[in-house]
Amino acid sequence: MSTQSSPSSPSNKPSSKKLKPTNPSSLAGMSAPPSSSSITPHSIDSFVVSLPSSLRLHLSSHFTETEINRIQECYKKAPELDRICAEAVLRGAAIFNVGILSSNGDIVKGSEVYVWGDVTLPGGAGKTSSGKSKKNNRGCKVPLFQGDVMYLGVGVVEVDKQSDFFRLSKGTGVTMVSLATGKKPLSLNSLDNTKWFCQNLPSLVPAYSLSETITSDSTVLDMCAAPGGKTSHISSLSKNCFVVANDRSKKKMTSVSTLLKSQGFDNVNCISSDATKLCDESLSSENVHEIFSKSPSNTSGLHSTIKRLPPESFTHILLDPPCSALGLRPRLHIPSNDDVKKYGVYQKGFVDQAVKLLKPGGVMCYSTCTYNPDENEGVVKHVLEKYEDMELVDVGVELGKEGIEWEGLTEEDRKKVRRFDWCDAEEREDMAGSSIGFFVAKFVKKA
Ligand SMILES: C[S@@+](CC[C@H](N)C(=O)[O-])C[C@H]1O[C@@H](n2cnc3c(N)ncnc32)[C@H](O)[C@@H]1O
Repeated sequence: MSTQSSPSSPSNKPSSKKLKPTNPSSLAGMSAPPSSSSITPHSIDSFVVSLPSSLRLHLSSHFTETEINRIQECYKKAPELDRICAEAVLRGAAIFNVGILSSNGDIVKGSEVYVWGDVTLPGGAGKTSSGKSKKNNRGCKVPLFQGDVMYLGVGVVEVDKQSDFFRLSKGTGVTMVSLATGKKPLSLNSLDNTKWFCQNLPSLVPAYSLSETITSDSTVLDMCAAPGGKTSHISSLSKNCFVVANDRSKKKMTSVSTLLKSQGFDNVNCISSDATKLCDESLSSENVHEIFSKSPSNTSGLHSTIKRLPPESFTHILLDPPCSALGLRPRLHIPSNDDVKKYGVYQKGFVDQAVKLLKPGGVMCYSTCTYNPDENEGVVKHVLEKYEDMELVDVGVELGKEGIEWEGLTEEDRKKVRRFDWCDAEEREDMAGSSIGFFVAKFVKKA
């Protein structure tokens, strides 16, 4: 037998040592019951084929007969998405046909479907029961609900028939109407991206901070630019300066060039090169404007003959290199520790090039979308130890928090960087902290 006493009774108050809330809102959350419960059938196949009468009876006290049939019908029609598509859907994206790996049932335009995400592999494509990559077998009949799948929510079919999911390489296959997370999907698909660019709040900090000292005479390099979010932000804040945007992927850079032109930023010069080899110290420090005017852009909008650039060419550099992206949310796959460890080393190669390409007196902003300190504070420490002429300066934006203690980074230096860490309960209380995990540091090369 159990007794229940009033929670407000002082004698029953839990001792503060035993239950110490990290913040008031988490205690409020702990004292409320969950807003939903789940039941899991032991075999989903039998659930789809025939709803057991006991369950039907139970559901009938909550739903009408029509609603129960609809639930069952929805399970019968179930597209399964690759992981990257599934993550985008949880952020409110529509489902493009190319993201659909498989589907069962009688799919017709306008029908409601239950959408599932395959969360097996980093690249997104799970494996079929025969062990083959599903991505390569897109559209083939694979048993649903096998391996690691996750229920995403209810959608409405936009194509005429099921085979169109796999036949069409473009277009929307399913539009989500409700998400399993309970959040209303915020779809930004119809936003005109010639006028808007959808970015998380912390991602705005690097370009904002860098642009503080950009003038029309500045030469700005965005070393890893695709898909172009930060390049377009720099350009919108400082339209008249000379900008070079680079990404190793030619395909991605062609899209960036098209996007920037559509946004009216004609001052951006696009190249596609490996940023870890971008600086060629044998080239004389020629005026960077001249280098670009001598080799005009091709039909894809790229200055394709320019692969390397002379040292000390830029007054401002934005370095947003590839990272472990642990801060991106939602993430349905967490990379292994070994994979994560490699990034801190890889990023130092980008930083070394940035330092060479920066003019004395120039400014460099370094950012990542991860909270892994090896890729953040560790890289800052690397720059300060290796380059006497590089000085860490305040990012100058009142968002996020100071850096963490790592590899002996001093308290003074930790205060200069900005860290956004949504794993930190306190951080989650403010809008920037509850966004994605992110990190920004700013350096000046002494003149
Ligand atoms: C974090 S993303 C950049 C995001 C971009 N700054 C933005 O705000 O839209 C990293 C980019 O680095 C590119 N990348 C990866 N390795 C590279 C390399 N060796 N040289 C240049 N770019 C590289 C990837 O193609 C990817 O587009």
